[in-house]
Amino acid sequence: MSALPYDPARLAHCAGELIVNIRELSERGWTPATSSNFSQRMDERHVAITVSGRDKGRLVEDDIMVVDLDGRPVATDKKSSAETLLHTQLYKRFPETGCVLHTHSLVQTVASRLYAGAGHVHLEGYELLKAFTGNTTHETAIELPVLPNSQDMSTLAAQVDCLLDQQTLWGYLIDGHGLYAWGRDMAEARRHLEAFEFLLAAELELRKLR
Ligand SMILES: CSC[C@@H](O)[C@@H](O)C(=O)COP(=O)(O)O
Ligand SMILES: [Zn+2]
Repeated sequence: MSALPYDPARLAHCAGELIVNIRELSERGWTPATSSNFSQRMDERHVAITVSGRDKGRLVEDDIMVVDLDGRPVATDKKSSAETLLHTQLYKRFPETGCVLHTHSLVQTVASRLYAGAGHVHLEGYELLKAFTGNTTHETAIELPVLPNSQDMSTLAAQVDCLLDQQTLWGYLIDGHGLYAWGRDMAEARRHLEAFEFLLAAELELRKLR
């Protein structure tokens, strides 16, 4: 019987899925300079999350740790992501959320700067809007929020909660920083992440032509 408050086999499973998928995202150049962080829900009370400061393209199982839903490390003295609260707030708020992905792609970072003033990126008329769960047509529009960057995660988390009180979200940008996207599992979270990346790139291209 394990002395741990969670199933180590479940941690190993989550770590394996996270590492494989993060490596793929890193190979696209979306996790430069140890940036980005990733997590998966393990059970009702625990989350597997990347250890802070690691090269996300070269993770090993030891680089995935456990936190509780308040973001506190569990049975470890490792330091979780600096942005842990931005992950755990989603798991606490949405019992169905199983995976949270945060990346720093060039497209996400440039778009966050360009649209910070507006406070959102307006995405309308794209077929790929159907990639966001619940959307069934291109004849719709979504507003991807852009939050001011901060090193105070409680401030950022409070702003995210305020946004979530007002609308359905599948992700948000942080100015000069990157993108958060989530879903019920890794596949859905990646679909949302990749859709935002593509749609932001499309908006940047169209902006050049205007
Ligand atoms: C190395 S700069 C990027 C960090 O400040 C942060 O934004 C980030 O995404 C990674 O932080 P981490 O603590 O490694 O999870
Ligand atoms: Zn970041």
